[in-house]
Amino acid sequence: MDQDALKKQVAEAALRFVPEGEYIGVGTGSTANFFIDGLATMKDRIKGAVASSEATAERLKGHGIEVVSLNDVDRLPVYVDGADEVNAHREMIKGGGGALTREKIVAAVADQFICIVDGSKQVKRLGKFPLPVEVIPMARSHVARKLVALGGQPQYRDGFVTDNGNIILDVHNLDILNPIELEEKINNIVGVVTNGLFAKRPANVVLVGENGSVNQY
Ligand SMILES: O=C(CO)[C@H](O)[C@H](O)COP(=O)(O)O
Repeated sequence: MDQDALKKQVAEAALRFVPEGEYIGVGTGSTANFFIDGLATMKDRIKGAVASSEATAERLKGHGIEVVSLNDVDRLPVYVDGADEVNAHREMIKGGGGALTREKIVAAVADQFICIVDGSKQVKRLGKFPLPVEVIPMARSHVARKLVALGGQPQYRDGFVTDNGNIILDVHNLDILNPIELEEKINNIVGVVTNGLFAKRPANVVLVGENGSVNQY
């Protein structure tokens, strides 16, 4: 199976977690897009969705699924999203698509985070994928210097503006021994909105699309 087929397979496996008569949180990216397409086949069973990006909101609406603000829901039982890397502790690097801040906010509200990935995203140690950091534009150089002091090599994602009007620094060569500690350290740099480590709030369930099967842990 090619990577897209694996993404579609795992996205469809996540449909069983969709709660009846509730709002559902929906992530961003190509795997999440397959999930949205599947969700469309059962849209009458949910109240609507909370989107983690403008792109996801557009795709949901295109399928006739009502999109509501996170501020308008009392509870969000489930959030389904992809990841760029995930380890055995269900900690992740996210934000390859640049939607990390809204993803982290929706994930923080959700009772359950269902992470959907193809097998290539599974890693022993996080950090081979450059860590995305969303930064207030005027703090770009300051934050970059602090990231260098932490041992990373930040690279400006040229021409990319987040849904929140900010920039992204992709940090290469980080040795991530303690994901929770590093997540906190980077978030404490003035000018950082958030970073793509999801360690303080890991996934509750990881579904992995392998050739012909979906594994869960
Ligand atoms: O964090 C994300 C977007 O900000 C995505 O979940 C992550 O980049 C994975 O994307 P894809 O499913 O396209 O491989």
